[in-house]
Amino acid sequence: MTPDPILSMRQVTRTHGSGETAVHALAGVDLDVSAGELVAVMGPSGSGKSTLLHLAGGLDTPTSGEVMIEGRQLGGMNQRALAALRRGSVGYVFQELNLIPTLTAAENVSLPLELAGTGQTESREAALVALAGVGLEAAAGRFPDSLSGGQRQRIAIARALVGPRRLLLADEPTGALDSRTGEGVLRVLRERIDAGAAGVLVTHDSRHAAWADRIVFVRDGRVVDSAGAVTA
Ligand SMILES: Nc1ncnc2c1ncn2[C@@H]1O[C@H](COP(=O)(O)OP(=O)(O)OP(=O)(O)O)[C@@H](O)[C@H]1O
Repeated sequence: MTPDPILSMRQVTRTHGSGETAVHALAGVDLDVSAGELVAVMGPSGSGKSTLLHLAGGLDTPTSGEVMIEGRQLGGMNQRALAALRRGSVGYVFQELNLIPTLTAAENVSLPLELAGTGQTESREAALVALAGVGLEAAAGRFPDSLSGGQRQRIAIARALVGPRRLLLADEPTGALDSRTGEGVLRVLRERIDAGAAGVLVTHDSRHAAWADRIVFVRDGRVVDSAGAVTA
């Protein structure tokens, strides 16, 4: 029996503009991702990969179709309920890091948990565990500006993975990292998924896609092919 998907997208479209100038960024995508499963999304520039990820995480609203996270349909939710669901269930690793410069590494990582109502001590402990997971425990008390680009990237990853979130969405998460550190980040992501989360990883790099259980190929806003991961 297939387990219930953590992420479910049904005939999802996203159109920008209207009439002759309309851009169909996504044109009827179906995608299910279950607990324990990492799906890599590959495709040419402009094919709709980032759009797919934003819609999957409730950061953008589909023009038509349905997105469900842990069985809850995003379409009917008000902004407040949607924000609460995002904070509790979804971890994002995007190219824009959005670290808060006036907070230390540990405070940046614990913030989503505190916003979701977890106590300060518990949040702080979880943040230290997440930082250790990306090899940055020693930088817990440092501010983002005093760290390298690669270290900041790892803090952003720790923040995305902290706590019990079940859906992890990553857009080229190893962009600023050397290949060894990048591999470490993918390993942390993989471990969280093996422990019961579901993940979607947008990547141009087939070596990274090899960490996935399944690869879907997107072209012109459509899923054109799907394959089991090949070994790098
Ligand atoms: N706000 C917007 N207004 C108009 N068109 C948009 C908007 N956002 C995205 N698009 C268009 O939608 C299409 C898909 O964009 P998207 O960013 O999802 O592609 P991508 O596959 O992630 O590209 P890349 O690999 O370069 O990051 C592109 O044609 C893009 O120009």
